[in-house]
Amino acid sequence: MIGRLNHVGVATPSIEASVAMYRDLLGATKAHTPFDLPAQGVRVCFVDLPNSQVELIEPLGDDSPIHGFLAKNPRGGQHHVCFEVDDILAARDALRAKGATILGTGEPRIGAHGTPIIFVHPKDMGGVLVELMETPKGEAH
Ligand SMILES: C[C@@H](C(=O)O)C(=O)SCCNC(=O)CCNC(=O)[C@H](O)C(C)(C)COP(=O)(O)OP(=O)(O)OC[C@H]1O[C@@H](n2cnc3c(N)ncnc32)[C@H](O)[C@@H]1OP(=O)(O)O
Ligand SMILES: [Co+2]
Repeated sequence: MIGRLNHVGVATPSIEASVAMYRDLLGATKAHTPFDLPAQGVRVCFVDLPNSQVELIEPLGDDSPIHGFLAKNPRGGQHHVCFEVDDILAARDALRAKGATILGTGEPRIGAHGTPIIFVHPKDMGGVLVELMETPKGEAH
């Protein structure tokens, strides 16, 4: 089921400051323009790496799912990892059949790459919050 690592999610109180840090400390040269994703309660900025992306996320709105995380980690921190899957509903159903908890309603929502995503509870994944996203069409691997 598990496919490519799509991105590593990093929560931050300031996308602008984080972009500068990845640029100045690590030489990351390609940061995309940040954009709001109200459906997920976050503002997003992708930093491109040769083989993957860092997804910087800042809280958006009062109901942002990352408010609690930033309250515990005020300077930000690694928040989730995102793996691609071919079929999001098949992946969800297989995980549920094995007893894993899918967060929220379990109905996939459209993520930052425009394809459906779900989240698996960290308690079922060794303490790591895991996002699964359907591989964009035409990019099957
Ligand atoms: C843009 C989009 C995209 O890529 O397309 C995104 O990524 S959006 C990325 C943002 N969206 C999401 O994260 C949506 C899914 N997330 C959620 O539903 C929530 O954030 C939860 C993961 C359930 C956490 O909820 P809440 O903040 O209320 O935390 P809580 O204090 O009740 O925590 C419950 C337990 O989970 C742990 N916990 C909380 N956040 C965690 C994280 N990021 N990584 C690992 N563990 C985490 C807590 O330490 C706690 O463990 P103990 O019980 O052991 O103390
Ligand atoms: Co993500």
